[in-house]
Amino acid sequence: MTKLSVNINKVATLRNARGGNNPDVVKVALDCEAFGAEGITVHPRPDERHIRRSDVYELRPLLTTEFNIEGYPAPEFVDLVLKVKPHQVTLVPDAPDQITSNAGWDTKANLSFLTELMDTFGQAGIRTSIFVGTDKEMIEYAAKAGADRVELYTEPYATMYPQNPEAAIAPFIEAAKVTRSLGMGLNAGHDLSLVNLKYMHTHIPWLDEVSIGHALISDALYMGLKQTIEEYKNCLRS
Ligand SMILES: CC(=O)[C@@H](O)[C@H](O)COP(=O)(O)O
Ligand SMILES: NCC(=O)COP(=O)(O)O
Repeated sequence: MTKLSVNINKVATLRNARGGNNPDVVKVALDCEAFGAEGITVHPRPDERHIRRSDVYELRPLLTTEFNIEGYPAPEFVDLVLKVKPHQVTLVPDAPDQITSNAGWDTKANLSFLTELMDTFGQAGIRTSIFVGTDKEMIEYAAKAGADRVELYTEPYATMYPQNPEAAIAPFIEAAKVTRSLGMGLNAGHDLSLVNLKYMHTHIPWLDEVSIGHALISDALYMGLKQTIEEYKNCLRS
């Protein structure tokens, strides 16, 4: 079964626009769970432009599904994750001022850095995932670093899908096979949507988890959160 983890960054973006607590990020997260989400993802950034460190602390004891924290492993991020102890940490190679994630790790060049982090989080009992592109060598070095899972960066798939779905999915199927052969779990995320999710799941049904934020929260403006989550989950049924 592929779990749907809802990324609630965009809910925090909306809240922060007015400085109050509307929409209430914690309530939305709990409602996502009540509507069937199997996990909640947050990606705190150093400027706290959406999810704040305080949100992460507040969410932890209240969530009943899987909590996934994504981000660049700067010392403050590592400290936050070790204090909060989510079920999963996903390391993303983002610069502090980056608008959004736009690439996976160079796991070969960062092998010792990542290996140390895998050890640190592993010893704390936190499952580890490394955000990577589809390059075979990058996935192999994620395994060498000791990652439990990789998260495939799916923006290139989402961009190419409308023109040529077969070409778009091909490198992801190969990457998913490599990941499986190395004994790692498999996550995917970035720009997944109701347009492209079902096709990906049909071709890679052994995906463990997808984390989806931007498109899902946008769809919820039209359909409401409950129906939107149901529709995303329908894409993940065999
Ligand atoms: C790693 C990844 O693809 C997502 O976490 C994405 O970067 C969301 O971050 P933003 O919501 O800040 O765009
Ligand atoms: N890991 C990807 C994620 O959490 C959400 O990315 P997006 O759906 O907001 O592009």
